[in-house]
Amino acid sequence: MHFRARKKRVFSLCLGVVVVLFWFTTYALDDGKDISVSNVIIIGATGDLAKKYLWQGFFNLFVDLHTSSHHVNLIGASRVEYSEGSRQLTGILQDHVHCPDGLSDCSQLRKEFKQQVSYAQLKTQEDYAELCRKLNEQTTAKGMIEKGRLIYLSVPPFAYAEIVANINSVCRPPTSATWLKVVLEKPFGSDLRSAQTLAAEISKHLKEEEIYRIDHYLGKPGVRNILPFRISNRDILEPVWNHKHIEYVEIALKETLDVKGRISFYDKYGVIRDVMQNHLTEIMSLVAMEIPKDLNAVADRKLQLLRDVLPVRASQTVIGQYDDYHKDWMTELSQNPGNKSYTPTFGASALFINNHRWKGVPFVLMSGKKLQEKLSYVKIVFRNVAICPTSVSWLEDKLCEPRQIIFILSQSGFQFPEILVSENFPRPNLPENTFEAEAEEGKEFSVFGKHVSKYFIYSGMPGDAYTTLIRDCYHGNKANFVSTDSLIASWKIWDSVLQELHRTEPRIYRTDQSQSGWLNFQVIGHQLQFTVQKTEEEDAFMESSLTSSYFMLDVGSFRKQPLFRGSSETVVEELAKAIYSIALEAVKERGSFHIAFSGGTTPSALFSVLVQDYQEDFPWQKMHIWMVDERCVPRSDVRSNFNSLHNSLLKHIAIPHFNVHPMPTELINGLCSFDDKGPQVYAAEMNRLLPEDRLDFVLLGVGSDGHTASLFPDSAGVNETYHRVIITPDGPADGVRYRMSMTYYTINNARNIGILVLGSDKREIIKVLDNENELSYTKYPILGVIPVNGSLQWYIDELALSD
Ligand SMILES: O=C1O[C@H](COP(=O)(O)O)[C@@H](O)[C@H](O)[C@H]1O
Repeated sequence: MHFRARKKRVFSLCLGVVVVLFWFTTYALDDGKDISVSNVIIIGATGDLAKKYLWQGFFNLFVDLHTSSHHVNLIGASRVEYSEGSRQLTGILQDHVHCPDGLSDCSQLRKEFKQQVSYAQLKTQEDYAELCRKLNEQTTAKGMIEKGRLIYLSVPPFAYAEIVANINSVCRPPTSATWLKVVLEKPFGSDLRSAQTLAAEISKHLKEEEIYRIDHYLGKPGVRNILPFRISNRDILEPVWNHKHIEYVEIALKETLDVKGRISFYDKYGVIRDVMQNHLTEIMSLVAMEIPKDLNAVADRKLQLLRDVLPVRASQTVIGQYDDYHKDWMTELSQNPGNKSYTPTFGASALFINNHRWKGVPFVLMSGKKLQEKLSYVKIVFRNVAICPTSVSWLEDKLCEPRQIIFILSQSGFQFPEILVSENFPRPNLPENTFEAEAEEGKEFSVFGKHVSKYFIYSGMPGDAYTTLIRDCYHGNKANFVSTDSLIASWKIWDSVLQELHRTEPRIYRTDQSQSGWLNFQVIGHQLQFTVQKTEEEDAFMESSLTSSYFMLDVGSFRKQPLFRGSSETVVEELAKAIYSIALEAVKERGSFHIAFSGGTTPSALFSVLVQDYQEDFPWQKMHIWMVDERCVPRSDVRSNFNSLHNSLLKHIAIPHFNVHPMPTELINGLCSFDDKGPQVYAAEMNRLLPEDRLDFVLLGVGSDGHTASLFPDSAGVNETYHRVIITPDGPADGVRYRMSMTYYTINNARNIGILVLGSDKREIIKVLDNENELSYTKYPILGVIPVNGSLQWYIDELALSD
């Protein structure tokens, strides 16, 4: 009995254990497995942007996503230590997070949201490791599945490299089933070179699909109308969306605010870098891109469009600076009297797209601070369909009225509808109209010279750009972010004009009535000019600049060789002229013209002149293009010289495919594999094709360390006397191990050599080369360039020459 009782007790105990285990494994664990979590880390969580937009955006995302089976866990992080950081964060959540539109009471949700937010100090790699270890542990302990990890970097770009390196090494989710998305804020570089360097640095640590570069304009409701409008009105628009019907397109971002208080940042950028290269260029791509059948290909079409835009030049641009800027600049940057800033706060450029659809149509991009109104818009102005000689009043004949489509992108309040289409178009497909101003009795108002009743309109929906983009990022809608390729393509459009305009005097403007019309400009052919003449004061300045030879071409000598000096625009034009006449002569004498181009950004200014001013006349069909040097990277890599050459020159000209000679850096065994004998292959190709074994022209540059081609100071390449082409270890740290380069043997044998040096970055090296006679070519490889039986000319702009 006793035994039986014990047996029964043991049995019930076992049963109990089994039941508990069964319950635990069946319900508790399974329950856990059904719960997923998204982890969000905001770095720079107490800064201005986070305060104004990000926390609200993430609260809205939280409201969308947070359920009992999906948790959204948020960590606000910064370099500030824990107690101070979490105090600041609590304050921000308290004061800056409100109910999303459409929800009147969200107190419970706000409470839950605050409970899900914690603070972490992130300074060192250990801090990152610690935080991400905790995230992993929490997920495992709660039996949850981590769906994704979104890390938002609201910090200055100089901090990106270190942060993305930390994310990559210690903060990646533990399995590849969890996605990782890293959001970055602009500026993404300040010119082509810095953008490429930054992009290369980021790409070392993150895959392209993990990088989300934000352009907040792509989240604005007005901007997001453009593509859907084009798509849903394809039938009406497609026949007229081209150069035959569209006269010009205006894309503007006008602001009333000035930059007081942030001049230390703004002065390094100015309006072209701050707004035109990014927001306005992105918007232009939405207006002008081809619409793919498969909407997943939108990003590709956008990129294609950007690559078709011709580089902008100074002659296509006007710039201005608001009058008080100088005063604020002096104070905020503690400048000495007599100094001045050339940074433009207003800019307008006419851009041209080199494709069949848009041939010759100016896309006028403009932006300015401290203007009379805050308004951003796209205005597409159509050519008149007909001239109507028989109409008694032309105003009554709709065919004769001007037609335009306007997208309002951003405005103060709800002044205007978001889409306006002239009523003499067929009725477009627009969401139901709810524009209130129209309904208001007696409300008379015009938009761009026409009463609002003369348009088909769509009023638009309110929406906050950051909320929209945060949602897009979470859901992986990558087309609304800036890819590495399109970033670089966009900088390629703007790089030459930035160089050319460096230290160009902007027109000073006031924004009161007395100056109305002062910033008006006109497009004449491919150029842009202010319509109002300059004041006497400005004329005097121009005159003194001219006598100081800043804009004029001057001929002199540099290291005993001919020198052409002047503004960057002038020297580049002179170089283009020289190349053109040498090309004509070579074709006449030998039937072909062989030129070798160096890489880097400097030649892009030359390419834009060749494309725009010599397009019709240059003997492209007889031209052969060679490369002075190349990085051992795939051709699709932004660091590839061929990639730049292709985008800035080759694709814009009618050169036969077989006349282009990229360096053979990718053959059978990989990048610059010694077994492939790439240098010998290139040398043999030159040997076969070059008349008398000589290039007609070699274009070189000079690095700030004195290197030329890929012949670096004290490297073996400078002493190479036998081979025509070599593989050499890379000089500067741009993440590339090897390069391929022509040697002095090939370069010095050319008939003509031009050395192009632009920009103040080169001032130091030009000073050294100018003042020292006894320099060795091993230390300054540019000095090993001594033509054997040809000529050498220097083309140096005033920025590189002035002290
Ligand atoms: O990115 C920038 O955009 C703003 C204008 O944006 P908005 O949303 O206020 O229209 C501009 O003020 C700022 O300088 C620029 O960096």
